[in-house]
Amino acid sequence: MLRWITAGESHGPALVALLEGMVADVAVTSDDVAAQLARRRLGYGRGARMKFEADAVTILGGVRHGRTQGGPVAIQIANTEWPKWETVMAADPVDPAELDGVARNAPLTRPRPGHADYAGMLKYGFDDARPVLERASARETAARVAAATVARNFLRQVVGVEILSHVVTIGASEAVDAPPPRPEDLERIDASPVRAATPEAEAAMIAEIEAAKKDGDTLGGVVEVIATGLPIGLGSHVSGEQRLDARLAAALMGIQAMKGVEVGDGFATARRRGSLAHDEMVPGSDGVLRSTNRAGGLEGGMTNGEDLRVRVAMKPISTVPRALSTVDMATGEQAQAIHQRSDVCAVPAAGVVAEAMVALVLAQAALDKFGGDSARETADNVARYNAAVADRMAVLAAESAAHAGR
Ligand SMILES: Cc1cc2nc3c(=O)[nH]c(=O)nc-3n(C[C@H](O)[C@H](O)[C@H](O)COP(=O)(O)O)c2cc1C
Ligand SMILES: C=C(O[C@@H]1CC(C(=O)O)=C[C@@H](OP(=O)(O)O)[C@H]1O)C(=O)O
Repeated sequence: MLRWITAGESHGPALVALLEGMVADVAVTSDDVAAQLARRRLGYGRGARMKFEADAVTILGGVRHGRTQGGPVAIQIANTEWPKWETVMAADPVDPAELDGVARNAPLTRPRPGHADYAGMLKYGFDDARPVLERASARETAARVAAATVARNFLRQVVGVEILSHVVTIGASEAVDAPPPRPEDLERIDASPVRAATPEAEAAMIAEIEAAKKDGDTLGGVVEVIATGLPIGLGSHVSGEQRLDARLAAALMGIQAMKGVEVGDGFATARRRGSLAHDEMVPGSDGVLRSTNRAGGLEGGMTNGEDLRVRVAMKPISTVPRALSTVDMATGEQAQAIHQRSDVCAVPAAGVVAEAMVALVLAQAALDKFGGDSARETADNVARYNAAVADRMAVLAAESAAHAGR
């Protein structure tokens, strides 16, 4: 079973990601990881930290000479700001005199609405929100993206799957009205400052961000992740926990600030009649064909051979520059929430994080189905299965042609 975990705080010395259960001989390098992290760092509306945060990557284990070895892969992303945080975030006890008089070290007692601060302080018994916000911060998504680089490479090299994303809306901008982008469009999408699929959508999103920034406000939005080249039958209908839609939704909702997941046409489907909601099947030269993909490539919790399409809704950034009202947990008085620096909008980055979570879940589902200890063994298993499906499709196509000829 492919498993992953991250450790580390936003302003600690480093984040670490661990990925266990990856087969041997998948090609991956520190540069591959750095390239994915660079995609996550970009985006119109991101705050000051992303301009200087360098995402210094070190692969600590599991990879040798650019190939996975079958053991857990450990990746470290150092915090390039660490010298500034060395005392306040020190792992070992520090002399209280060292903390005195430095603003950064003062306890944070004014929980920020929309953040984990308030519930976390009460649940864990902290008088200071620091330990909560350090771990709740979406800085942690850098570690997920790092681990997912290995999953992406596995999917591409062994299963033939490509993953991409684009931003559908930011704030109240009109949703992109164009066919879903393809893997060959990803370079162009990444070149857009808001990772939009069309120039019209890009202009509308930038205008939204500019207006929010001017008003001292923040924005959320919607991203769409697409995966192509999926074999039929990843996931399973046999239990709720094996349903791929359930696994994808859990992984995507596990990203900081995500408030909704939609598979295929999702909520629009709920408003349609059945005759216009599903993807009818017709016989074709390769077996069964579909003229629509409203289901987003998933039926009965399994991939059905069409492209996977999932959308995620992100709430506006919680640290609003025009500071929100809160209660000081030290005095009980009404106060203004703490605000130092923050993103105005991180939806473009969230798309890259959503790709990462989809990659991890798809790699896990592919390994569940195909097994193997080496890339070669898994690839052979994939090829054998795909050949069996193709044979069955060929028989179906021949039957269909024979019927048509009768
Ligand atoms: C890529 C990314 C960047 C984010 N940047 C910020 C930020 O700069 N400031 C902020 O207040 N929240 C930011 N957030 C959102 C917070 O982490 C999030 O609102 C917080 O964890 C609470 O969300 P929750 O209720 O879903 O847990 C970001 C989220 C993501 C995915
Ligand atoms: C550091 C990242 O995002 C951070 C996520 C974040 C939050 O509260 O979630 C708050 C900000 O951090 P800071 O308070 O240090 O400025 C963002 O910069 C990152 O994405 O790498």
